[in-house]
Amino acid sequence: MSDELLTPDQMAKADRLAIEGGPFDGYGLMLNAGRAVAAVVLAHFPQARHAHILCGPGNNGGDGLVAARFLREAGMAVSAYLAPAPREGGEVARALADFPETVRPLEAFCATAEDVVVDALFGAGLARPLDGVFATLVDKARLSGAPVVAVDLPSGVSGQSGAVLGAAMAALRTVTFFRRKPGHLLFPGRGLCGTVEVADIGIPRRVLAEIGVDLFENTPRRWRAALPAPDPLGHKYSRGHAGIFSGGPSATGAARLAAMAAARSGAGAVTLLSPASALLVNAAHLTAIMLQRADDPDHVAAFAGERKLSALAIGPGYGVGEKCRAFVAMAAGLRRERGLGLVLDADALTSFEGEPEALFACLNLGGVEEAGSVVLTPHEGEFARLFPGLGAHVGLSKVERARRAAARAGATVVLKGSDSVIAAPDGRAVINIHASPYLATAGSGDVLTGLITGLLAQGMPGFEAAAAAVWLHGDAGLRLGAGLVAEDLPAAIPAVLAGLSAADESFREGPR
Ligand SMILES: NC(=O)C1=CN([C@@H]2O[C@H](COP(=O)(O)OP(=O)(O)OC[C@H]3O[C@@H](n4cnc5c(N)ncnc54)[C@H](O)[C@@H]3O)[C@@H](O)[C@H]2O)[C@@H](O)CC1
Ligand SMILES: [K+]
Repeated sequence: MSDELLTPDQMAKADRLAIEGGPFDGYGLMLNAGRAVAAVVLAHFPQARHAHILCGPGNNGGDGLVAARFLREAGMAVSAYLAPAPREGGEVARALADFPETVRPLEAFCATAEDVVVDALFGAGLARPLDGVFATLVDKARLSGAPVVAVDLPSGVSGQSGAVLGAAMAALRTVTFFRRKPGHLLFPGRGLCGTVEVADIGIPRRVLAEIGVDLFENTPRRWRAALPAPDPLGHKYSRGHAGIFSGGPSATGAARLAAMAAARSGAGAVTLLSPASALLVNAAHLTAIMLQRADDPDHVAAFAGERKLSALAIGPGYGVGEKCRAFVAMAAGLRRERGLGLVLDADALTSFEGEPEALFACLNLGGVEEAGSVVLTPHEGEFARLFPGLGAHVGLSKVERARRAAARAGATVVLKGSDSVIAAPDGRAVINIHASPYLATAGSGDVLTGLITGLLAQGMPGFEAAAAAVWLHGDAGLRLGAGLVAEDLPAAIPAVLAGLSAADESFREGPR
């Protein structure tokens, strides 16, 4: 499946460009779309007693009317229901004229669990919350127990953001056209789409260049070429040296999880930077990971120079407060002066609650051309603390919120969740769906921080490192499944990386 994602506005432009360039006019595209919907219904619900096609006032409804005609021709018992009369001379009116049976008012819809419902009420043109008869149809469809096939999007789901406007259909399958939309990947929309199929309706690929696609699903295609591979003549320090700050004696586990993940990502050396009070507890648990006392920012800066540290992470289990801010400022200085990569997570983000500008200022101070990449990895709570005005309830899509945050901070932002968004300050963004709900477990985020740090230490640029780490973390979660605990994730990374290499191999060999 292609990984480009188009907003409803970009999709409207794709339709327009396709129609201008031919060979299909608007009605031709609608015929192709309706035919694709009918094919999905016939393939997956051939035993349905009756197909009920709910058609809205726009082109989504037109697709539904075309699907109704093809299903009828294929021998299915069909009822089509239509919103008040479509615009005269338009494509929907043409689809209506070509439907050989009488259509019924939407209010007449009534289905049973043995039937199938085609939801063609609204797609890309959804402009306001569903209410009145449309909200009633959502309830009726759910109560009927019949499977729902959504045309383009489940009605009520915003293609732009995945948000539910008022109420929304819950589909078992969704047939969309040309390319998926952000609303198919972002929750809650993703949870209402069921299985998403993308139908080719004759829109040529070339329109993508003209649209200027800037949002993608997070797939290896986006970062595979930048993933580090060891130099056969290299040594451990030439493979990157990652430093992870540990919290105090009762909060050391998070940093050790991150350190092990950094090592598994391929960094040649990893050092845990520990307060004196936690040296013994850390020493008792470490083998391949090195340990260094770190109570004074100046000493850490000197150590970073002597041992050629190439990336630092601070936050997991570190503790919120003045000391954390001081070490962040020191790390930001090393980033500017020596080009170290920097990952700020958890307590390092919360420490700047109420004064985020202080953080952004120290990240953006002069000399940034030479500076290493910075990646911030907030979950929604940390994000809202660091970016007031961009929290989940502001009415912007998760992609837009992450993009604005990245631009504000001058750093790559990983806005974590079941639909993590990774955004770069220059506007590039990906949505990750390659993950498992079992990853929602204590310590999982610390492992992600470590993976990003390890990849940055090996010289991978910030956006690519963050996107790759989120995918690798997700792949580990998918492989481990039920029962996984955070400790299992670093150990699963060799198999994840081997899987990627195997996929490369089959790609080089081509189809057999
Ligand atoms: N040529 C094209 O543009 C193509 C479009 N296609 C289909 O067309 C759809 C987009 O068509 P449209 O732009 O006409 O949009 P829609 O069919 O999604 O809906 C737009 C209409 O619904 C009304 N509306 C929006 N929200 C409402 C609400 N909550 N309550 C009541 N009325 C509401 C609008 O005023 C407008 O009349 C796509 O989703 C796709 O299914 C396909 O036929 C392929 C070709
Ligand atoms: K729909």
